[in-house]
Amino acid sequence: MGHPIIIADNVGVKFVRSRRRNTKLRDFFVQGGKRRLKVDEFWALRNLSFTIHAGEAVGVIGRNGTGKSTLLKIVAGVLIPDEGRVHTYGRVAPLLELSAGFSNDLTGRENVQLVGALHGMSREELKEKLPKIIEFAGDQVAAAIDTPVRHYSSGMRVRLGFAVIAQLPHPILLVDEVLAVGDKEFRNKCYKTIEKMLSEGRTLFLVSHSEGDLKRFCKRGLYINAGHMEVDGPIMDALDAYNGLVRT
Ligand SMILES: Nc1ncnc2c1ncn2[C@@H]1O[C@H](COP(=O)(O)OP(=O)(O)OP(=O)(O)O)[C@@H](O)[C@H]1O
Repeated sequence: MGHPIIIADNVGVKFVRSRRRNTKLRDFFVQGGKRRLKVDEFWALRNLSFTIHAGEAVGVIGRNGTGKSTLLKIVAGVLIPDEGRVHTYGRVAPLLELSAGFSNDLTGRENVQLVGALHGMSREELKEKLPKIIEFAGDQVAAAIDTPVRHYSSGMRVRLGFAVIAQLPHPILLVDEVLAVGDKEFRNKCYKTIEKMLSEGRTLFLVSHSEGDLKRFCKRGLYINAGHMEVDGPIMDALDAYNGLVRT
């Protein structure tokens, strides 16, 4: 087994959910039409501890809103936990929320340059890799490469995001529900790329609702339920726990 590459130590993340009260018409008039906000905090994740070793492919499973994306954001360093810590030993290539962190107002080309530079690519490297990135993303993206990404479909965003991330040499790859968005031909390209990355000894952290994708890549699974880790073990055990929950 490789060396520890991601260590989560008792991680907790608290969010504040601002919700408008169930306003009854009577209250509305009593309050003079003022909307009352009730602020409540909740733990999106709590008491999460695990160690991932270099070269492992780990699937994260759970129902909607259970904390999977939040966990990946913490590993990516875009969210700081309220409790505990996450240590990563190596750079992280994140593909979260259907993009590589694109800005809507920038064009596809500008985003590639920005994201590439943020992840340590030099100008020369970017110049050399840009045609490969555009080719990987496909014809539709190539035709819109100088259009702001706000006009891209979610599939186009994912294609370009994956194309950039695929060019990074980083040892840790975070993929959040991305494979589900692309079409079959693009998914196959992504599968090949992920397989190649794993064969190079890189580490994959994959959030997916697709059992097929999880079983294809991951030997290990983390099953998260309501912010708590219920299973950290073989992928089939994590999937069984998830399916058991869904069936009841
Ligand atoms: N910035 C935020 N502010 C407040 N609440 C948030 C924020 N981000 C996420 N949440 C809440 O935290 C919980 C966990 O969200 P998260 O996106 O991690 O779930 P998920 O398991 O990835 O869900 P899905 O399968 O739908 O993608 C949800 O209740 C969500 O509404």
